Amino acid sequence: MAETREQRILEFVLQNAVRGNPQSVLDHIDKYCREKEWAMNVGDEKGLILDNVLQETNPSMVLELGTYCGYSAIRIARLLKPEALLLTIEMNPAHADVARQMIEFAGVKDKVKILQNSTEHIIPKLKAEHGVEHFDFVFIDHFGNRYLSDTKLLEECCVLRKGTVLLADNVSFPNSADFLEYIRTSGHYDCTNYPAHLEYSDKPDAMERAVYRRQR
Ligand SMILES: O=C(NCCCCCn1ccnc1)c1cc(-c2ccc(F)cc2)cc(O)c1O
Ligand SMILES: [Mg+2]
Repeated sequence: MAETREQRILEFVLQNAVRGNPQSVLDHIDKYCREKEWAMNVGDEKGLILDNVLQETNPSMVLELGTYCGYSAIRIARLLKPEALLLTIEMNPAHADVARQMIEFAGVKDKVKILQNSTEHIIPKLKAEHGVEHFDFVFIDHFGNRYLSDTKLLEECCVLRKGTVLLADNVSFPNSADFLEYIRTSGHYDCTNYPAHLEYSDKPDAMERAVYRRQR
């Protein structure tokens, strides 16, 4: 029996899902986390909202804050066009290690680059060290109390452009209230709220789309 929940999820996928098939990996993570052990993947209901907003955007460069086991990275990567790339930031080394194996098993490792450090450490280095010009799409799914500071950091580091789409998970929870207030009142974003439920649960949750207006 693997010692951490994340390792048990990975083990279930490696033993039951179809290698190289991203949908099979997503379905097995959802099955395990619904039937055996809850985990904080974006899940199937909110995952469909992510799919739809992502496909409307048709991005070339995507950033994710909070990789966890790689569920949303696989969800995003499976929909990216041939030359498109996803950079995903995870500060927890054990989670990053599980995600790396999950992403590789799903067959999408050529489209995903995992950066293992804190967001505030990496975001200022994206242009100089990772050749980023701008992101077309940013999925925000890390600590709610960092959503606002990291959004402002992305603005200051000039990696957003007019039309960049931010999509934030878990905005129904109190710890992202300052972020919601800012994107809805700053005048720099056009916002849309998507009511949903917490992954694998009937508790209310929501996602918020924020399209960056200011010329960069
Ligand atoms: O904490 C979450 N995510 C951040 C994980 C750590 C990010 C680490 N990191 C990566 C980069 N920089 C920092 C999260 C929590 C919950 C939740 C909801 C209800 C509940 F009762 C328990 C938990 C649901 C989610 O959907 C979540 O995403
Ligand atoms: Mg989340």
